[in-house]
Amino acid sequence: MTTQATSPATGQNGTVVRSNVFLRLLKNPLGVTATVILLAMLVLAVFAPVIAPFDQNYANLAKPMAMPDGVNILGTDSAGRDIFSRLAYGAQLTLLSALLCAAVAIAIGLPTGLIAGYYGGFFDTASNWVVSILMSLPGLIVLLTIRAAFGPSVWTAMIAFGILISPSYFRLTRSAVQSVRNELYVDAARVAGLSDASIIGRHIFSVVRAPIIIQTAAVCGIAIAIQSGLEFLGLGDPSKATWGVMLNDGFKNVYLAPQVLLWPALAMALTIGALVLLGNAIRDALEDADKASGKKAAAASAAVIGAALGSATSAAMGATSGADVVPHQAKVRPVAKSRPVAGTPAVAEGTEHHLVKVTHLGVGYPQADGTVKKVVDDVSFHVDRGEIVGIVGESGSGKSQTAFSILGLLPDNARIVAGTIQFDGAYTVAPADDRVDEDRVRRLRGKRIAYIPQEPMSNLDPAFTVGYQLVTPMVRVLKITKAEAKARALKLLADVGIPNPDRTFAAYPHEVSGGMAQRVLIAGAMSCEPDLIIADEPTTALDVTVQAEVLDLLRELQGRLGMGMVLVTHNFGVVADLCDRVVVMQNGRLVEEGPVRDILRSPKDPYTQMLLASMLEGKEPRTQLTKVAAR
Ligand SMILES: Nc1ncnc2c1ncn2[C@@H]1O[C@H](COP(=O)(O)OP(=O)(O)OP(=O)(O)O)[C@@H](O)[C@H]1O
Repeated sequence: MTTQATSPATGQNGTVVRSNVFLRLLKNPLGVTATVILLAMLVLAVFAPVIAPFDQNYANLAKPMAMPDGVNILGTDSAGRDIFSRLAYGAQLTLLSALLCAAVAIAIGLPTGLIAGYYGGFFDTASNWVVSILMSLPGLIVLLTIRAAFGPSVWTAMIAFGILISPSYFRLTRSAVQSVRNELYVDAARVAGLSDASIIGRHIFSVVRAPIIIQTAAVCGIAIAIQSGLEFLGLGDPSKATWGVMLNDGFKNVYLAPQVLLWPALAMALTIGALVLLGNAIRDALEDADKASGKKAAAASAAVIGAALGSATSAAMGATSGADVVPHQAKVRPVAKSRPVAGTPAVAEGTEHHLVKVTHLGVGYPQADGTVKKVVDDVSFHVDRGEIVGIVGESGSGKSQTAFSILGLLPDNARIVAGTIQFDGAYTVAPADDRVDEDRVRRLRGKRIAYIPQEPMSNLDPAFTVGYQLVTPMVRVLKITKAEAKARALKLLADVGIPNPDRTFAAYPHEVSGGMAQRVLIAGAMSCEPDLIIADEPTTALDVTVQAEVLDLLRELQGRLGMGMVLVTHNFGVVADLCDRVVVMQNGRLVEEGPVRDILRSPKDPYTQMLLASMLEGKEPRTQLTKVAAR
């Protein structure tokens, strides 16, 4: 969010999108007031030794509780110490200890919240237990106990308070992460081969950054209040000038010299108030930035649509035609043979040459009553290099579950109940495995197996530019420099028919149209020169004319690069147009498999006949396929 909001970017329509959160903050009078007060306190704290005319503990016993004059501009306290000097030194201690408290709370709450939210499972359960225990502790009593055990150190008290308040960061982070961890762009990053640490650092952390900043403003205010409260009760270190200690001294003499109480109270009230106001102002600035970027997105889309309707269309589409496509460089990476992982059995002899071989695959989900619901049952097919295999079937027939089994992206609760999957001569699901082995598939995903998803927009992270999302996987996977990756990304964008690659490279996802976003994802899938591409209904989210262009593009790229492709679709027209062989699925089972030409000419299974009949022109449209008995 913040990245998006603070980084200027060139939009698809050529305009510069500028949504600077800091500038918005400065336009808000409350934000300006809060910033000025906090800066003043900071200057007072940092330059205390220079600004303060006296040492914090220098006492002029002849001048107790004096009113302000030329020497002591805010007067003196009960021991004749200069109030202004003590306020300045107090600002140092008070602000530093509040920052220490926030730092401790963040250091504990943020990483644990990120891990618990992202991975869930045992760590989530265990950390929730610890958090519940911490939250049930009576904070003040714990602090009093710590004070009794370790003495009146403000640092110890603030470290302890930081630990006690860390659950607020944990919960904030955990819930923010949970809300995005299943977003398609996070899956897309996983498929692109990024490690969990990179995904958390780049895609997830950006979501929690803004709430953490706002929370920290509030926590610093609370820490100052708690710390001063303890010192006001006389539990602080009287040898250190903090605002709480000063408050305590002033309160004892409130009837004799109320001004002694006034100054530390004013400093505290102003600082805490400014922190709360700053938090609110940041939140408002971020919300305004969101609204602004939304408007700009709409404007950009309108401009793109306008351009698409105009003469720009022919230029854009011309780029995809054979003559205009920049020839893709020949595959530089030699085809790496997958090595069987130690402890994994060798694949059946004579099957090693298949790029992918799925054998009697069964996928199921355990149910509450102890049974397992099979969603893929006894499915076998193979894909060779250079061929496109379509998986076709009505909604819910198990196409995506089959594709996700190859990608290793099944949900945690899914089980492989039967069969095997092998990729390039090595098992990714070996006999007797009940899950896809994440380690085995992780080494392939993004490098040798790429994925083109259904919904282009949801698969691009809104917080990063298109260019960044193309360059990062290439730098990691191909071990090339950023400059090389950028040059490659620009070429890929041109290859997939994007008319102005430089502009699209610098644009955020909301600044490109759906068709462009799908081309970007295709460019991303091609970028690491995979051996296999799995395209899951790659044209479903696009309008009809763009669908045809994207299919043309896929066919052209696949032919040129000689990859294997699995195309998941419910549309036999797409299969007829693009595929060499087809696998027909119904209710999780494979009903028919073979060369597209044969199946189109003489479909043997009644379900295939029904599917084909439903797409033939001149017939009454049919919306249901229920006439064929479920198997
Ligand atoms: N997490 C899950 N838990 C239980 N059942 C699931 C889960 N995910 C999918 N299924 C079931 O698996 C079956 C096959 O789903 P799948 O997504 O593979 O269908 P599909 O053929 O790809 O359909 P569509 O074209 O609509 O995407 C469906 O009945 C679905 O309800």
